[in-house]
Amino acid sequence: MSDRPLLVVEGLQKHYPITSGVLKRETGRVRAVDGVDFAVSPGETLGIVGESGCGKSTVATSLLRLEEPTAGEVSFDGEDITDYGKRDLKRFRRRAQMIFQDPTASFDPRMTVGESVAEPLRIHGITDRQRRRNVVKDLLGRVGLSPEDVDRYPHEFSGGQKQRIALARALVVNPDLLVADEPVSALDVSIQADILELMNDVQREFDLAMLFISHNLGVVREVCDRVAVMYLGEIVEIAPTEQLFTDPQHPYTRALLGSIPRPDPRRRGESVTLSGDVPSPANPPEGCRFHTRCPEVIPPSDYDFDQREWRAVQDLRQRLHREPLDLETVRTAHTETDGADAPDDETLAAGVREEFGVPAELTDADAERVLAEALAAEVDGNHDCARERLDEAFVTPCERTHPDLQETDAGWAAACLLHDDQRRAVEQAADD
Ligand SMILES: Nc1ncnc2c1ncn2[C@@H]1O[C@H](COP(=O)(O)OP(=O)(O)OP(=O)(O)O)[C@@H](O)[C@H]1O
Repeated sequence: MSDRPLLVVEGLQKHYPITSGVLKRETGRVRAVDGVDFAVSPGETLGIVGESGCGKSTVATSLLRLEEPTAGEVSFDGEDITDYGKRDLKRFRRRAQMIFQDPTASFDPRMTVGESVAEPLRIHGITDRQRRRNVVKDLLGRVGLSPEDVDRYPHEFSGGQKQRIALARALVVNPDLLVADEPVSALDVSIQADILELMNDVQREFDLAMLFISHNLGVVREVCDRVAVMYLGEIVEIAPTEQLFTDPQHPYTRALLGSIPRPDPRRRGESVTLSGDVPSPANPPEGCRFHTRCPEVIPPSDYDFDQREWRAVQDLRQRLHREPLDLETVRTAHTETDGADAPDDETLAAGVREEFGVPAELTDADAERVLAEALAAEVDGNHDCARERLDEAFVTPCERTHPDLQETDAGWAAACLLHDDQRRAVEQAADD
């Protein structure tokens, strides 16, 4: 593995316009990828992980210019490919190949395996048919198929075999970079390991750099040298694989790792649950995009919050921010369980606390006073007052400041205010 990066991605953005009306006026933007930086060295495998919709595939398609990025620079082997014309782009695409999740969709059912695998050679100007056929036969052997398979059709192969053929087709032009987007997730679990092993082997044999996209952390751990973790269009942590798995620096990485099913029943209870849904990339949260779900979201320094209480209070606050609470549900739940009369305001407020996992009394007396006032206002039908009360008292630094991806004490980069330098900067700004 050389130190000089083969691929350098800086400030990559891909926004999709949201349009409405017959005039297709732009009313917003889906920020699918929103300022992503990373580099991949020759022979290195960089993994990109994150929940569905965080922008992994869009990173791949934009950096290969299969769709045009909104902003950012991509350089490959020292050349800026962002302004490449058609001819240079074709040259670049020969050196940077992609394989996709669904091998079935990537083949023309009317073409033999030999024709499909040889197609990139033909496109790139190798006209001698016999020569193409020999190259293909050799490659089929190297990906664990038989050279005789050259004249068979895609439907005669299983999913795993088709992914081997897709790999052969990607390798046929002798690329330097392979971008693999969920290459095993459509395959039967029993054959995933074989394909991953094959990818590891061909990577070494062909000295390929690889960008390996997956939502499956176990798979990423198997094949990647380093891993970038994405959340809502941004990279929140990037680290050597083993370090990331053993000492994650970002609360989102910790939460993702906590959600890996653990075979050891004694450790099952350790998993971290994330509250709330993933926000829309059309309207990402201010500050740290993860603060609306983060189990480690920073409490305001004026109160002495227990972390779990603080998360629950934030969930309640976010809910009040969107709309008034549906108190009818709390009322019904009360009368159904207790068979009692309509609940009084205090009982209603207690029901709301229960629904959001907020304890009957917060540890910090001042915080408790604020919360009790806000809840009293809400059950009294004074929603704006309740919302404002919570907003003025319970602000987290995480919603005010967008954390940059910067080196942590652990020796790699994470984007979180919990890391000292960023925290100090925020506190300093607040003091000034
Ligand atoms: N052509 C498009 N127009 C509008 N929005 C899009 C388009 N393509 C993707 N998106 C949105 O961009 C965001 C990122 O999508 P992307 O497919 O890159 O995520 P992903 O992490 O690869 O997800 P998955 O693991 O489900 O494939 C999603 O919110 C998606 O809905």
